[in-house]
Amino acid sequence: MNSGLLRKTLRDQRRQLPSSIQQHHAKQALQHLSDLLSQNPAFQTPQNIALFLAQDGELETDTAIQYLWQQSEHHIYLPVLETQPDWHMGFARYKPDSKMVRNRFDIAEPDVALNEHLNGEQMDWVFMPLVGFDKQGNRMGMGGGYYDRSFAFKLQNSRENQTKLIGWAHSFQQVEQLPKEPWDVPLDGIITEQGFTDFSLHRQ
Ligand SMILES: Nc1nc2c(c(=O)[nH]1)N(C=O)[C@@H](CNc1ccc(C(=O)N[C@@H](CCC(=O)O)C(=O)O)cc1)CN2
Ligand SMILES: Nc1ncnc2c1ncn2[C@@H]1O[C@H](COP(=O)(O)OP(=O)(O)OP(=O)(O)O)[C@@H](O)[C@H]1O
Repeated sequence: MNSGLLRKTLRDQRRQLPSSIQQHHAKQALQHLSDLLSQNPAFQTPQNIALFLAQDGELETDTAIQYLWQQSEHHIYLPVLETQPDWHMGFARYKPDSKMVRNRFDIAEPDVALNEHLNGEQMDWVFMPLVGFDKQGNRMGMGGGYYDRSFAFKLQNSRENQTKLIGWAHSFQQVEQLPKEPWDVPLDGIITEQGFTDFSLHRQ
């Protein structure tokens, strides 16, 4: 299957998920997230955590965001689309009382001035939306290249930087193998309703 058709097939499947199953998955995924925060020594306590607002059948993030807001040691961020110097994402602080605006894809973003946006390197953990993933941690997104451009620094100095990229998805979004492009930034781990997988253990 070519990657355009694979993307469409996976998106159709994601969108058709009944909301009862969606909610069940989100609840289980949150349990794995809270276990990861309390147990995993390889993943130090993150201060800055980026999530996203789910759309189009993506694994819900609302309850996870509510949970993290209650843990006062974390600051929560959402991606905001920026166009200079290229099309990439900045990250804006997200609080319960944030004023929101809709971006070009009709996804809500915090209405925060450009000079207050942080960049990807300033995030400790980033939960990533995705269309598909494989067991090596390769990710297929919506095809805009936003995450790849925003985290391209990971391909240069992966040993020094601390930013952990963690997929947040339904387990049925896993496929046997995704084609790997030179610009693709792999995931360090993934959380699905079935648990947390640490890809960095299996990679040089
Ligand atoms: N929830 C969520 N937020 C996210 C992403 C995402 O994948 N999920 N992104 C990850 O990169 C960025 C936005 N990237 C996107 C890239 C393409 C389309 C897209 O093709 N959407 C429509 C077309 C809508 C239009 O053109 O107006 C589509 O459903 O076909 C959407 C988001 C930032 N925020
Ligand atoms: N680091 C980069 N520098 C220049 N162009 C890039 C870079 N990363 C991605 N691109 C461009 O973005 C396009 C889309 O990439 P890709 O299909 O991997 O996106 P995606 O990861 O599925 O999307 P998204 O991250 O928005 O969910 C590619 O065709 C490529 O031209």
